[in-house]
Amino acid sequence: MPGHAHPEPAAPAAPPDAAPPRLRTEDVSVSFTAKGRPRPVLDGISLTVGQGEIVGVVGRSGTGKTTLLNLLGGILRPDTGRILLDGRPFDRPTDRVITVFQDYGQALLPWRTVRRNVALGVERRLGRAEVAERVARALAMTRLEANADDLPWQLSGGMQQRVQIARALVMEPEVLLLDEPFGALDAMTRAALQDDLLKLQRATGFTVVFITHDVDEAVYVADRVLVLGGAPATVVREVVSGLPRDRDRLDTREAAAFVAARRALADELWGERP
Ligand SMILES: Nc1ncnc2c1ncn2[C@@H]1O[C@H](COP(=O)(O)OP(=O)(O)OP(=O)(O)O)[C@@H](O)[C@H]1O
Repeated sequence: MPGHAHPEPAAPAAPPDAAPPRLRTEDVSVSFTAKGRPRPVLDGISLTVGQGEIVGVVGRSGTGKTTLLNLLGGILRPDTGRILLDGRPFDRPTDRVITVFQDYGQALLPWRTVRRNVALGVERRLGRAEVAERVARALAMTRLEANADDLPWQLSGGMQQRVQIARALVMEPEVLLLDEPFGALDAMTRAALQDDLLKLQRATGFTVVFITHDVDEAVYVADRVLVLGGAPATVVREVVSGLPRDRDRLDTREAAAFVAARRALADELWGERP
């Protein structure tokens, strides 16, 4: 039932020719060393992300959301367990899974134009014509054609974040991992970028995992929201929004499915514990 899908039920047996989930973590645990002692952060996390699915991750500050994203991106290796991409174990960065980090302002090279920032990931690997083509496509998808020759400081925060997303799109990834992608933006810019992301997903079919602190954003953008909680953290709850993909901002906020999913997440994050 939308909004009340409690921890992941056992997956139904897949037919033999079914495609594997795009991403899967199997019993993944991570510890960091703090003051000379191991400090477990993630504890036995098993989750799947389907092809073309949009999954949100919420949880209190410091629970391990970024750590989980780094695992999914092959940036961090788990201590135990494994990560699978299309059914194959992987534990190093790949062009198929691209992460957009939080500090977008600083991540752009200030001496490069928007076009050349976007080209960065492919310029040494592809021929000139293909680079130009890919960059043009990424700029069009992020509505940045008119700013192609601007320098980063000439752009607003929302535009800078769109450049970051264009930098990821130019790689033509199958999975986009976003760490609080719109956190630092004003409400209107944020709303516009949420809709951009939904549109982009429809256009490209890529799979998205994003972290947010904003419960409304989680429900509006995601098909399914995972709540990380506990220390060390596990997935303590999973909420399926049940919203249609082609969603409208105003109607959606009043939809029963939206309200129920938001309530379920708020209960989990801020409700009183017995
Ligand atoms: N490289 C590291 N070395 C040591 N400890 C780390 C490292 N990375 C993260 N941690 C610790 O692991 C815990 C989880 O960090 P993480 O950044 O994944 O949390 P988060 O949920 O993303 O937090 P926030 O919402 O504040 O961004 C924190 O206590 C953090 O201090």
